Amino acid sequence: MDRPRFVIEAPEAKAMAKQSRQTVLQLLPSLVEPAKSLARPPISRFNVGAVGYGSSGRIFFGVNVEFPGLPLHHSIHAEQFLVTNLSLHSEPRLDFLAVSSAPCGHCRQFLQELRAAPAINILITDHHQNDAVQVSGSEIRSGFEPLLSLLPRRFGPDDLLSRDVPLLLEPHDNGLKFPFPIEIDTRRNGENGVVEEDELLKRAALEAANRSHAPYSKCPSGVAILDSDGRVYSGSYTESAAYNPSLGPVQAALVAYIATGGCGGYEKIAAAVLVEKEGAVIKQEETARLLLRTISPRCELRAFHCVDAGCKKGCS
Ligand SMILES: O=c1ccn([C@H]2C[C@H](O)[C@@H](CO)O2)c(=O)[nH]1
Ligand SMILES: [Zn+2]
Repeated sequence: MDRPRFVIEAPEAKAMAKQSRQTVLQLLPSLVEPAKSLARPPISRFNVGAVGYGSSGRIFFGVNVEFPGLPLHHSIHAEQFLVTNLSLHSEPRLDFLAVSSAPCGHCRQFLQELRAAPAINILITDHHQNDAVQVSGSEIRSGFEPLLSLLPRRFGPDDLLSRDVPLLLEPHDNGLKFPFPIEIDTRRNGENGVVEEDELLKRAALEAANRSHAPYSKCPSGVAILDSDGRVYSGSYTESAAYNPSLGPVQAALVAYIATGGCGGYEKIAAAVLVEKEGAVIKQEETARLLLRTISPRCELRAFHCVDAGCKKGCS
């Protein structure tokens, strides 16, 4: 079986559109159903699919993910998954978004972390459950509407940050460093000096922490996970100006695991590393432990606390 794909490269997106005699934008809604089929909602059984068109011409998928045995707020919404997927692939901008059901308030808020968020164009494919259809059906059916019309009078980054602080999808370097050099355990390395999985995990988690969007708490963090095939996936903690829609670093690493790792179950996650800031005002460690222990009881999480070696860009 082909592994599910969460990114369509620009030339392929163009070729698909050409084949169906459409523009790429017209193609987006037809990809919502395939995206929906990749969702993991064992609690609600309500699949949500989000399909985004980035400024590079690539198409990205997002799906909702739920975790039985944990409070509902650990869930990942399809729109959050989508934005995390863009970030993972260093996509500079989200211009258009087609989504299966109306984005909830939490997602409308989460999207505010993107520069020029009010101008993101959104199309909701599931008309029947959309109140607005009764009011102005033709307008919605005809296509995309700006996020501004879904969330007027927004509360967002502008309320809390100065304009020179990087927003989500813009380059971040939080300047975290391990307080000690990473020790490479030569005994456990391969004969040709291949760096141990252990060190790869730590480095991946540190890099993810340095890309983390945490301008409100100034406590960036990142998680790297290792699966039983020896593959490493990492994700960066992402804050929202409204705090609660923030997405934790384990969730972000799980987005990478689902989006780039194929269809494996969480029990394949064997080890994880969390990097966060020493003495920080907010902490991820206990929540990360709880989430990982619930989805993969065998997984060992190690936490490393880093010093702030002078933020270069991102946590001013
Ligand atoms: O904007 C939304 C609204 C809901 N959901 C998901 C969350 C949960 O998994 C399920 C039911 O709320 O749908 C999304 O992904 N996006
Ligand atoms: Zn939502």
